[in-house]
Amino acid sequence: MTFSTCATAAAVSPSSDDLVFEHICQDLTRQGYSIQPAALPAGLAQALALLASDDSHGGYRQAGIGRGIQHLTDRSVRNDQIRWIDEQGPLEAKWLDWSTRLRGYLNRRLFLGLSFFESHFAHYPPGHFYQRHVDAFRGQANRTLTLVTYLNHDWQPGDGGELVLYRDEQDVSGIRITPQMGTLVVFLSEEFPHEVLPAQRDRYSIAGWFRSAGAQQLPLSHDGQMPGR
Ligand SMILES: O=C(O)CCC(=O)C(=O)O
Ligand SMILES: [Fe+2]
Repeated sequence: MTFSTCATAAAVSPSSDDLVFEHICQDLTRQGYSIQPAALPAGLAQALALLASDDSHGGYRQAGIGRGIQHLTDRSVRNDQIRWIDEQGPLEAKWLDWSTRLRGYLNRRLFLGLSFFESHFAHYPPGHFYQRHVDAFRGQANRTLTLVTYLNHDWQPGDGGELVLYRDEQDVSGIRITPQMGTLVVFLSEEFPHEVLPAQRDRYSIAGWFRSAGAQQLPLSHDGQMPGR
């Protein structure tokens, strides 16, 4: 995908979110992905981290692959657990509001026509992983942009669980990203294969996807999961 333009930042004094959004915009234009350490507002990240690790309502489900009725649960590909985010709680609403502002910014700058956002918490217990995959398949006009944010304090080098982002199908070395609190990773969903290496401790994150106008918005699948996985 190529972008028509990335106009210069507005002359009015930008908020710190706008600075992050602008960096993402520039990185996407240049290379199709962006890695922004400590970029999610700290208060929001801390609060989301508490929410992610609270499973007192038992909302986490085994993640699957594929869409709708083709939805499969194959634990040899991924064995994380996920909980979809809706607007029911005030914190979820804040997260969705933040994603809406990012969407608006990217649409204004890059004319992506992003129209819809879906996201879930993910929990990788020790030993859990997600093998190399792409989030969207060419020509199916489903997911345009992937957004991942991490909710883990003090992630250490031996803790595993890195995201490895490959620049293209041929790349075998990739870029390793530590799932540290507040780090944001954004990339074009069709272009970048990636994987999550086995975590050595509980790893929490939010994975989300922006869809473009005209992309299919499927109903909830039979098992109550949002579509597209
Ligand atoms: O948690 C991550 O680092 C990436 C997760 C992922 O690739 C996915 O859920 O599709
Ligand atoms: Fe993915």
